[in-house]
Amino acid sequence: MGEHIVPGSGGKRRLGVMGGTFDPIHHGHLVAASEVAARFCLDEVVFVPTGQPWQKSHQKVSPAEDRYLMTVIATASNPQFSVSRSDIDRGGRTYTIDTLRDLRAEHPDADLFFITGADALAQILTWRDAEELFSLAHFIGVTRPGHTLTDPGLPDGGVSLIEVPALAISSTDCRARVERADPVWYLVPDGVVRYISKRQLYQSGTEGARS
Ligand SMILES: Nc1ncnc2c1ncn2[C@@H]1O[C@H](COP(=O)(O)OP(=O)(O)OP(=O)(O)O)[C@@H](O)[C@H]1O
Ligand SMILES: O=C(O)c1ccc[n+]([C@@H]2O[C@H](COP(=O)([O-])O)[C@@H](O)[C@H]2O)c1
Repeated sequence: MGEHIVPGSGGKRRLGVMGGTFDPIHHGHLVAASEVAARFCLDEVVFVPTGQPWQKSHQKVSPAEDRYLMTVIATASNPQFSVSRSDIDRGGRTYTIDTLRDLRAEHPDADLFFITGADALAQILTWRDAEELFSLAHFIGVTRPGHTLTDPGLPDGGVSLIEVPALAISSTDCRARVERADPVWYLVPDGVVRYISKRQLYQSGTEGARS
């Protein structure tokens, strides 16, 4: 872990893909994307908020438009970051295989690098069409406090594991803090704190907004 591995063909555009439910987006997501962008010489990182995250169907998830707008607010100041509506606009359950096919069609000349935290990487073999995912993108697993980063048995050369600055932040904890009226300042970007307040997300008694 921690080597400067830079896979991909010379001269091609290098596009990072950071998929997530982002309910809400927090500094753990942003630091992971920034660190991978620097280490893998990425030209851009596209954040892709999920439409319907099927492996979170047991929990309530905020409306896609709120999660999309928070992601736009959080990434707006970084010229290397952008946000895709691909998973939201496709409709139905979100599968990364579809995300990567859409991004490939949109950026036929780019090499794709899909960024996942240690917890998500551990589940990757349960994802739809898992064996095909690795032909569409190189996977980059990043460290996350409380989780062990290991290769869950992916094809040779399909994944790189890297250490990123440790931020013990989760969306679950941010939601619980808002519900308890505890602060989320400095866990999420300032604009996201204000958006949560404006839309009264995560507050007790407003759970009807989540489906
Ligand atoms: N603090 C963090 N450090 C590194 N990676 C992270 C961190 N938080 C989330 N990630 C990664 O970002 C991606 C999107 O995560 P997601 O939007 O589900 O956030 P989350 O904090 O895990 O949310 P929740 O607590 O609701 O499950 C996943 O690959 C996840 O592993
Ligand atoms: O493709 C799948 O079957 C699949 C199953 C679970 C999660 N994912 C993707 O993993 C990323 C992180 O998801 P989540 O649920 O932890 O926010 C996001 O891009 C999801 O679309 C993908």
